[in-house]
Amino acid sequence: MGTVEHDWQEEQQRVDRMVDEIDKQIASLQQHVGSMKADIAKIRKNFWEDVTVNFDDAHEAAETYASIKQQAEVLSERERSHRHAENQLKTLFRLKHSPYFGRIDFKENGEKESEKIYLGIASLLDENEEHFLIYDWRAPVASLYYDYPPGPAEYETPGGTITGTLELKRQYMIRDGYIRSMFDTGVTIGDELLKEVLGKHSSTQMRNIVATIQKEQNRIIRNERSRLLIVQGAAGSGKTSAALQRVAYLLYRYRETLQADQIVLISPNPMFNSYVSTVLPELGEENMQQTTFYEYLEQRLAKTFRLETPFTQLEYVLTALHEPGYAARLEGIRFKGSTDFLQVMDLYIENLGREGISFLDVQFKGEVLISAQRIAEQFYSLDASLRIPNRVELLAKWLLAELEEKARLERKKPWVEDEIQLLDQEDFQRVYQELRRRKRFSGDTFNDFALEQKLLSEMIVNRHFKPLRETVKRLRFINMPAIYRQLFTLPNLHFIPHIKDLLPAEWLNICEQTLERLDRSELAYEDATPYLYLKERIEGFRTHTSVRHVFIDEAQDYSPFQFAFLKRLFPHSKMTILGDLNQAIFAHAVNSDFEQLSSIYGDIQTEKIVLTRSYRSTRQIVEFTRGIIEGGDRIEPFNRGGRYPTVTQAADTTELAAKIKERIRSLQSEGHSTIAVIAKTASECQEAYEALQGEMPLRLITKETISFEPGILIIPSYLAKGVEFDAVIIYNASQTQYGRESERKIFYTACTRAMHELHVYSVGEMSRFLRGLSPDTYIKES
Ligand SMILES: Nc1ncnc2c1ncn2[C@@H]1O[C@H](COP(=O)(O)OP(=O)(O)OP(=O)(O)O)[C@@H](O)[C@H]1O
Repeated sequence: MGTVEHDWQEEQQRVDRMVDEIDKQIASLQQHVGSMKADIAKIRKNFWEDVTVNFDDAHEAAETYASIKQQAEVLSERERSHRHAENQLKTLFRLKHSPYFGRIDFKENGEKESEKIYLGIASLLDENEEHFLIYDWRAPVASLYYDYPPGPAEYETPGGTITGTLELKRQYMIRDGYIRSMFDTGVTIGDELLKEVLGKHSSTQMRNIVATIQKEQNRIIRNERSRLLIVQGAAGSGKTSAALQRVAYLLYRYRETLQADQIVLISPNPMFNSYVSTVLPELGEENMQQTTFYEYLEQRLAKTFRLETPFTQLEYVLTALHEPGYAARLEGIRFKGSTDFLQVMDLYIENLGREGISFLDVQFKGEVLISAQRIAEQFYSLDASLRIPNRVELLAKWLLAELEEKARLERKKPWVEDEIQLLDQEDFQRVYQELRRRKRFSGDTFNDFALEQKLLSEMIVNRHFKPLRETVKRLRFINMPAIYRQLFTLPNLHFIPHIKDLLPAEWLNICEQTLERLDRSELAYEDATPYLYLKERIEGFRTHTSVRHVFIDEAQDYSPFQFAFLKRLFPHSKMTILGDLNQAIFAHAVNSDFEQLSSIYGDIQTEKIVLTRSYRSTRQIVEFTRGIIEGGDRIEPFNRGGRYPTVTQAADTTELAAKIKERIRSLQSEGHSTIAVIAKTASECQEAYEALQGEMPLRLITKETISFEPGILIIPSYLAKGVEFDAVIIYNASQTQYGRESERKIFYTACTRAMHELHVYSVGEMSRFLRGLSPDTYIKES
């Protein structure tokens, strides 16, 4: 046993002292927060009494403005301090519950005595603010805890490397101020604390892992050198966890300069967003921005098209095998995600600089004011050495001037006269005021009337022209769908050298399918990124320059084209890309390895970390699931024991439902709170939902679901990505459902969602992926 009972009492006494100290600090901070609150209320109440308001002349007005501004600044400064203090309070309450999770005794070379360093989710200073009673897990010295067993050790500080000896490494589990368990590592075999943490039931929210971060994960969390950090990690190896702790680390390390909203996490689906959303607040940090790539595309394109979701695309890929045109669509999905297509588009865009940009007529009252042809002539008369977006900007200016001219001519038309008659009193009043303001009354009734008419017609035409000006400012005179469409109507794209080498065999069919969809104002998911890329290259890229770090989780689901796009979108950002090639479920996915991603920033700025240890599932489950994929023997299970997975064959769907229901009942009686029945597609989920309904409450998860609760969930394989459940039941792992090579990874992804139990069922013949497994990795049940 590596526990240290004799030290236990002493350690508990220290915890007690900490709790007392924290209590003291809480009391004093609460008092401070209270008085700050009162202060703020007072400032708000007396706001207008404390500013001098006088608008008599320009000077006084400026004084008034300055005085209001000053008062507002005082108020917002107090509010900021108040928020800060409230956050500190929350952290103190968390510390009180569990002041620390680790201790290291470190003797720095050259020092006589070793220092005891206690690590928690935040720092705690003593009353005089001189000594650290607890160090934040992100402090430089804390690295020792994660990186070394007892013995020689070193850590980096901004001032250089500190070397010494780690004399003790102790782990604690403290809850409600009491030490529940305590281990010295280096003495114990295996990581007891980690076993304890991983043995718990799943919750519908991800947990922070700061107490048990592993060395390899620490390399990801504290990585500061690389522009691009690529993490290839087995299912359950802690990629997402490491990513979130990394966000917390960066926010701490760069707290003077980095805000949470300068970090973006791009996640696989909206449900995943809510799954991870509590980790950072638990660590006392604000959440980063979270989005899905689809959400971004939708926000940019949904006004122009009905946009296909990635999940609808995937459903098609998985179910439409026998539909006509399937092979071409699949080839299209792959090609449109490739760098070859990016190259085709770049050459196409280059050519657009010389010819081929389509414009729309600027129309007014059913008549063409400025024809598309004139606009095109004007565009192509501009200096061809200018980039397209710069020329577009000049073109828009020209169009606005043209519109001004057209508006002048329009004022004299009879319809304007007619509309003047219909104006209401308010409009006349406004014109009258305007005349007064301009002091233009001449006293000559005839002239005054003429002037008034002029202003009124100006007003009317202006109103009617406003939407036209808006159209121009928003560059809606560019016929973007037609420009994209054209790419699929140029049979040989003659201006592209070696085009034959780039285009796939199915190109003509791909063209036909693409055009057919575009003509219905629909955009397939595989077309969305290329379309947006084209739009950006013509109108000017809308980049997010303030973002400093982008995290892309489940990165294997993005195409090389999408990566190139993301790089442009966040030009000043470092990227952390986390994925598992064995879980690549999309037809366009990066297929061979992440190596080609290095080309995004070049080898020198890229670092790759491989995680092979899997923490989520029991040893038995990992030994089973790793047999499903090629090279799975490289995945090491964390040594946490459990039951063997089971494989059960049913004669028909009625028997299948009966067996699964029975299994669910027994899992529930064993206390598993989140049980997922995973089916391949949404339609199979619907079938499972209907078959299993009756005795137990079921939750059907669809792509619209934004969060999930504990219970029995029926979920399609692709929506289960990234999340985990106590027990997983694979609804129907038959040869028909999972028989094709392309279904191997989706099957693996589904099985690896299980933490404690995995039960696989099939109607009729089992999938060949199961037949290939070693029989001693599961129990066959009847
Ligand atoms: N160092 C650790 N300490 C405690 N728990 C850990 C650690 N690393 C990972 N885990 C746990 O393992 C599980 C899997 O982690 P996570 O979801 O981050 O893995 P992943 O690599 O993103 O998985 P996947 O690719 O399958 O989605 C989670 O429950 C997480 O809390």
